[in-house]
Amino acid sequence: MQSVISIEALTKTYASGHPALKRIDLEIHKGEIFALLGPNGAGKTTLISIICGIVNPGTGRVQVDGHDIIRDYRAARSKIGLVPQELYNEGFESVWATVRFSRGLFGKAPDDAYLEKLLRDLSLWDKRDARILELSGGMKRRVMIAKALSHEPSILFLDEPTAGVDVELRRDMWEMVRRLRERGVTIILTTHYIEEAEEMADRIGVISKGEIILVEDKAVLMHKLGKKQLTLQLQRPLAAIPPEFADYPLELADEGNQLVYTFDAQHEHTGIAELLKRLAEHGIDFKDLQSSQSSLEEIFVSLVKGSRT
Ligand SMILES: Nc1ncnc2c1ncn2[C@@H]1O[C@H](COP(=O)(O)OP(=O)(O)OP(=O)(O)O)[C@@H](O)[C@H]1O
Repeated sequence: MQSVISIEALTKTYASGHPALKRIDLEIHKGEIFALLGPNGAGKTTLISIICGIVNPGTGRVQVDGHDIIRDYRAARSKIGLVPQELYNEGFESVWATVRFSRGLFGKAPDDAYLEKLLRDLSLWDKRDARILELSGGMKRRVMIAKALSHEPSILFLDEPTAGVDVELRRDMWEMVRRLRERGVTIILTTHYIEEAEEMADRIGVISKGEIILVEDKAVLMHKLGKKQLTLQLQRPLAAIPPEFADYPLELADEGNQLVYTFDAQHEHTGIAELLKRLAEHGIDFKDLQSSQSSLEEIFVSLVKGSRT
């Protein structure tokens, strides 16, 4: 797998003495959607800001498409588009002028055909002459994306792209991110919405207290750490788990009306057939059953909790 961003032994301590990044080693693959998850203050924005050249690194090395972010700053930066967490735009300018100016900042020759396509893709073409301050919050966010893409970067950072946006815009943004990936753009997004990572990401990295505690293919992660649960709706409620079943990972829920069996989804032998047989032998009947897989959210919470202890 070809790396497009390579981070080696990166640290960052702010002037306040706070060690925001302790030691980060991370490779981002070309063309992937990588989701960086972590609780507030974990270091996500610091990491992105260093890669994008906004915050100085402490020690370590970062390369963007083979360019060192310090020695070869301009080349590294030109590969990157950044949609920051906070919205800031030049309010009095038109959408068109703002996006055109952004492209110029990177020393790129004007290409109105490219910018037109970009604005059309982001449903901004009709608003090209509007002043940014007249736009809705969702439209302003699209302008931020248009600016970030104005110089045709091959890597796009989205720092909490859908914080505070409505469901429709969130879906539109997911769609747009997928289209960009199809065109070969590498996308790194941070998000608090775990369903966003679950929906979008090829790989997931979890950062906690300035350290990457896990990097994994999303599917592998969910398979590896996901627990499955089988819930039986009982015919008659149970007051307690019968002693014969003490060895089983069983719990009662819904005032004894549900029996919940937790098993390892990865394991070949789930033990379900045997459990159901034994329940029947003991006269414990059920009227319905359903199985569920733990969500990325549950996996994430247990990982971050684990790293705290
Ligand atoms: N300029 C700064 N000076 C001092 N400390 C800072 C500065 N910027 C961030 N920090 C601290 O560094 C830590 C990491 O912050 P960072 O913004 O990178 O976290 P984050 O994971 O992006 O959080 P959030 O999800 O809340 O955006 C936090 O403890 C924060 O208070």
